[in-house]
Amino acid sequence: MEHVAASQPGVLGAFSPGQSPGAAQPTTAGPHEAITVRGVSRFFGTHPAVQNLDLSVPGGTITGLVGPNGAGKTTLLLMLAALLAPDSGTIRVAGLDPVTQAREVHRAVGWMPDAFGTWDSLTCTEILTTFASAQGMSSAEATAQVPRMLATVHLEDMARTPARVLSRGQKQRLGLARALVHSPQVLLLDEPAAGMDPRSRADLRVMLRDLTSAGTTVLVSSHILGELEEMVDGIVVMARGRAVTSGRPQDDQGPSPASPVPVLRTWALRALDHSRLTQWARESGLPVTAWQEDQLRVEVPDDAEAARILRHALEAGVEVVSFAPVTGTLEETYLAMEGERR
Ligand SMILES: Nc1ncnc2c1ncn2[C@@H]1O[C@H](COP(=O)(O)OP(=O)(O)OP(=O)(O)O)[C@@H](O)[C@H]1O
Repeated sequence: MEHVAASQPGVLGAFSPGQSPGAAQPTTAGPHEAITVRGVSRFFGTHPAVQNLDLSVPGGTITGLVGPNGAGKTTLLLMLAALLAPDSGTIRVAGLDPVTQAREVHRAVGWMPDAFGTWDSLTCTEILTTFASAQGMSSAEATAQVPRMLATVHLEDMARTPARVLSRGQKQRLGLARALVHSPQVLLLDEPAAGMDPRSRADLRVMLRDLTSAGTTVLVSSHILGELEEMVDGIVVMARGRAVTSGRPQDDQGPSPASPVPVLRTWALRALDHSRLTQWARESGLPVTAWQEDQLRVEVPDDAEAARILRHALEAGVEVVSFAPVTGTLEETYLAMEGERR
């Protein structure tokens, strides 16, 4: 559980997290909760795909939705996107009710399914233009916006190419452009990176971070935990239709809205002179979580804080050899949380 932990106040002034402008604050509800789910259930026949689920996602953050196959992630995303009605409970997305305000929700939400069905004979431009006008954009707006979106997902060279010619990864990128074409407030992505090449995945990470800096809220389901780790502010683990929080499922007793568990990245720092590093870490009050051989490990909420720590170390005369995020800890945490529930 080293990697995912409650955010702690900075130790000594130099290491106070959360000071960078625009940095997402996943531990507390942001300026608004962009997604709230209360007591939601959805059955398929007698099978409960989602059971009495509570969830709150703060605005302007990226939340990862993880869980084993059949946990109910897609069912939840479909309900949030106003594409599937819950059997019970209430949902608000961008302040809207998907049950009674489906049309408004469709405009406020960008939805990217895991497999994006396209009209094979239409070109990429035609497909995006059709979605743009379905979202109420004028033809002039769509004409300006569609090439921008194709450029964003690096499909500008395929603007006139029929969808049937696209590879799987290119189709995924077109699906992302479709989800973004109307500048939604909330973005729901179901396995967005599946089929994408490494460059496109890296672009996706940067794009999502830019969008959240501008206020968009992102809920993204993925089984690729290493990738989520680099992308999300917090995670929600689902198992058997319920949210699993802090290793425990919600019980049926009452409202305990599951907030995303914040993801604090662990960074490893190594220096030329180990004893100087130890002394500096002690004197500065750096919140060291572990020493591993000659490296110290520290939890860092965001890149701005990492930059502050590095600057502080260099100014203190520590000859830093390497300072980089440790990967793989989200997977360890997930397996620990989810393993008990299978
Ligand atoms: N249309 C449907 N009809 C019947 N059962 C369904 C339907 N859609 C989903 N289910 C069932 O509901 C449960 C949850 O499915 P869901 O697709 O939401 O899971 P998931 O967490 O997205 O899984 P995965 O990680 O494999 O995509 C599963 O047991 C699934 O079989």
